[in-house]
Amino acid sequence: MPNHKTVKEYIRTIVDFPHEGIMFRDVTTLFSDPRGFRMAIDQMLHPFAGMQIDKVVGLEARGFILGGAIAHQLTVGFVPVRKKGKLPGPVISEDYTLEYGEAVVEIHDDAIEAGEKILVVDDLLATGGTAAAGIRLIERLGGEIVGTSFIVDLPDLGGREKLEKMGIEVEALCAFEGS
Ligand SMILES: O=P(O)(O)OC[C@H]1O[C@H](OP(=O)(O)OP(=O)(O)O)[C@H](O)[C@@H]1O
Ligand SMILES: Nc1ncnc2[nH]cnc12
Repeated sequence: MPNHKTVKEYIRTIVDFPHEGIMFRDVTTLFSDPRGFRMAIDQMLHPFAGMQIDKVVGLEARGFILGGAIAHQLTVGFVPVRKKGKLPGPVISEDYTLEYGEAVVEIHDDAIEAGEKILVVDDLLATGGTAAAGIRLIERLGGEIVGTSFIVDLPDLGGREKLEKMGIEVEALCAFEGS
């Protein structure tokens, strides 16, 4: 019997991780299935078919898994946006707000050339703070954002509105209401 599971059906929910009250949307169950992983990569790329993309930027950590596969599929370079202190070369940094407190992300200052067309990928869009900080880094280097591509959108947390207000295209394969 053929398997007709959707991308959303491959995603596992872990209740109360990492804190009580959080419904953690775990994409490792999607990544570990060959059909699910291939379907996710193909669907993430679909809205951008035919568009010029010079580099893919992945947001730490699960965005690296997706971004590597997408860059390979497009035969373009991959650039990581990492949490503070992880990249070895000269970096530029951006602060962003988490649900509780602050964090910092960084990019190598020579990773993107002015005018390059950039696709930003991550597994999940919540408040949009991480993606917005990544976008600011790319734009400071002169990169032009083609769009953003996520597997999961948590619409109650407002990330899509935040990015769209910045003029950024947001694509997501599925949504979980009630965050
Ligand atoms: O839209 P936001 O509110 O910024 O949240 C989304 C981010 O949160 C998760 O990563 P997390 O910060 O847990 O880091 P990790 O992937 O390194 O575990 C997720 O993978 C996104 O990167
Ligand atoms: N509910 C959630 N599941 C997985 N990653 C997240 N990042 C922020 N909120 C999340």
